[in-house]
Amino acid sequence: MTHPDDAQRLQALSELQILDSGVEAAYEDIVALACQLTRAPVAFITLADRQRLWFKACQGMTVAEVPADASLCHLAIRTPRQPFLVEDLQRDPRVSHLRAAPGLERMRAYLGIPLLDRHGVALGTLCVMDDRVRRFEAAQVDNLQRLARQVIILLQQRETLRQLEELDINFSAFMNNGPFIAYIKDRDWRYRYVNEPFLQQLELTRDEVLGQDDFTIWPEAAPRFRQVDEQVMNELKPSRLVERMTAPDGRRLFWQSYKFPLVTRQGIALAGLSVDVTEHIEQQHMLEASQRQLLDMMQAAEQRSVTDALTGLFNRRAFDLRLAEHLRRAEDQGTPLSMLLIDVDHFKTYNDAFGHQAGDTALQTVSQLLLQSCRDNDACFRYGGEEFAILLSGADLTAAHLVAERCRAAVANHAWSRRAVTLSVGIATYRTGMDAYTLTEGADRALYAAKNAGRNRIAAEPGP
Ligand SMILES: Nc1nc2c(ncn2[C@@H]2O[C@H](COP(=O)(O)OP(=O)(O)OP(=O)(O)O)[C@@H](O)[C@H]2O)c(=O)[nH]1
Repeated sequence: MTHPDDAQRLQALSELQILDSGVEAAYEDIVALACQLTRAPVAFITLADRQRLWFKACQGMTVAEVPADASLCHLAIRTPRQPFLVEDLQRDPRVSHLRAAPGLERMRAYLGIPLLDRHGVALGTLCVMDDRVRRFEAAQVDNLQRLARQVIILLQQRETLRQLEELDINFSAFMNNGPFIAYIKDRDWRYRYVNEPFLQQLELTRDEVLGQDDFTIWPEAAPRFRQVDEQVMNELKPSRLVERMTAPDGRRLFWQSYKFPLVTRQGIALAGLSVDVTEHIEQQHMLEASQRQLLDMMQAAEQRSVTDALTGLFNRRAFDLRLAEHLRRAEDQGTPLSMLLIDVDHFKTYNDAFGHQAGDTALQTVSQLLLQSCRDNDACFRYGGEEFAILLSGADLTAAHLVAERCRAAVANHAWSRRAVTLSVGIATYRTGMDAYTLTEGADRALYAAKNAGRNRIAAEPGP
């Protein structure tokens, strides 16, 4: 018949892993003492398994196990808080239903002390038996109870040891199979613990690492590691950082590390966990590089979209944008603004005489001369084929005249190798209410006037 305690007892026995375990001197000593203290010829430490009584230690005779329905101990553990005492096994009605235990048929008296675990569950007994009918004195019962407490302590130690072993197995499995390296360093920065991935990463054995410091293990990265380690130990605060190092095969590695002070029996140590984030960092670097490339390309495209390919000056699109900007400023802030429209004189004949390519070169030279004749914040544009424009922010008519004259003279006085080149320049100066069209039209009219007046000269709109 099952009892409510059976499941707990069987579970506890299974966790202890004691059934069918080998002979252990400590248990043997206890049964030997039990015989002496009770003057009984036979003593056992028994454990009550489901179908059998198993004997952990025997004195006086050796029995491996007996069936549960022949087991006095299975009865004894039903009253776990008190000794189970039978003076005459053949006459006691409490045991008359039991089968004779094989090997123990001659036994006539029994004294069993239930062995309780820390939850109060009886697992078995420390018992003595005698082959004659007898009483047990109170002192003998007392002594057997004291010995039983020693058995219980041994069982508890066994349980603690099992738990520690299990913890150790779990800890090792966790530390050695995770995707991280882990280590503990002492106050002299020497490695006291490292996990398997750490060793695999370094291609070193545990003996080669333990007791060494970073200057032996990672000479290249050691100064950087040491700096962070010292900070953690001085401030006793954790640190999270990305560390860089070189693998034994020369690969550059990045580790996301978490370092923290750890209280150990030997004092405060430094513990660290690191995860390999090389792939992630490399992807990030690649992403940043392509973002920079993209930005450069966009800036270059933006630059191209406002630059004239032949002369390198701003193009007509840029002229329209900049003019709108300057006009806004002139209108909002009253800043003076002048525009020069410049046309190369008789350029058709230059092309006709020397060819289109020579004409291109001449246009490039004109561009450089115009640029040299302006200040940095004056903007020079190729307005059309052989036409140029200059926007002079802050320049009134007089100032614009000076610039126009510098441009004209620079080109006229240049040492042209094939033929002299001259410019005609039209100036228009902003007056309140003018828009881009009227200002440009004014400059164009002035340019036309300069052409009509004989070229290589300057005219302004409105005229004098
Ligand atoms: N080589 C070269 N020639 C160009 C370029 N753009 C325009 N031209 C030439 O510039 C000449 C302009 O001629 P026209 O508009 O008749 O005027 P012009 O001969 O300069 O005479 P005026 O302007 O009246 O002094 C044409 O022959 C165009 O082919 C260019 O990019 N390269």
